[in-house]
Amino acid sequence: MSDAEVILHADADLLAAATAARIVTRLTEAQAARGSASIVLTGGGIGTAVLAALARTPARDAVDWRRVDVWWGDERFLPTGDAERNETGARAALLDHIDLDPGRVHPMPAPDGPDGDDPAAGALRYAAELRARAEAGGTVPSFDVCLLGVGPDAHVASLFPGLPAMKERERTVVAVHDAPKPPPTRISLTLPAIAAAREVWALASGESKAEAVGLALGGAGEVPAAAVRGRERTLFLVDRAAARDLPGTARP
Ligand SMILES: O=C(O)[C@H](O)[C@@H](O)[C@H](O)[C@H](O)COP(=O)(O)O
Repeated sequence: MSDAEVILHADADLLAAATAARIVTRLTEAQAARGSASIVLTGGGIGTAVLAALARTPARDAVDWRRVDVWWGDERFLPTGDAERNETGARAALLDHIDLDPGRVHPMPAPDGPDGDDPAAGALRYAAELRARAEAGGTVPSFDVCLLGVGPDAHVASLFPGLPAMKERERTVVAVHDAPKPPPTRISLTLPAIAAAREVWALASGESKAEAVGLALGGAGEVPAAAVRGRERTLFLVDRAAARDLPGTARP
């Protein structure tokens, strides 16, 4: 597992634009090396702002989007098309503006899907979809990049401090109930699934994330954002406001 590296940005807009450019580089390098690429999207403010920035940059067309697999790190368990679904936000910000192969876009199940209002069944279905596209013997694909927005309580995806999903070490996808961030019912990748990613990029912007980023990088807190690592690289892409509490050793 890779050590966390902090990359500081002056403000949220620059963080979003620079991360969008970093995604272009990452996906084009993956396609040059392996013929295709895979990315795990996150919801929330900075995660969606990154996608919007990516949609705006001409460099986006350097990526052959037909050869990109799009996954989600978590999803609010709401009906398809609900404005609060991470998928809905991602489609509006980016996915509807690029030429993706629909068969390679993998939204997490919704209560109006084949399993009905059963997030646990939806989690099993998504785990099976991941396994079907994993490398031989694996349970999830080796995602080229897994984006994770960091919450003010240092949650990532829908792995919240103190909730059972944070402790899951076997399953790759689980249902989440009673999430402190509405809506309460979600589906989420677990830490083992996130750890399959070649690179994990934790995104944090604003003062409200400073304590979480400090905990995640300060080595003290047993918080979800402290536990995420990529196989090859782990980046904390933050703006100055979110970096306020970084211990001296970690502050660039
Ligand atoms: O479903 C969600 O809400 C997200 O997947 C969640 O993990 C988000 O990334 C963080 O809560 C940060 O969100 P903000 O950037 O809006 O603070």
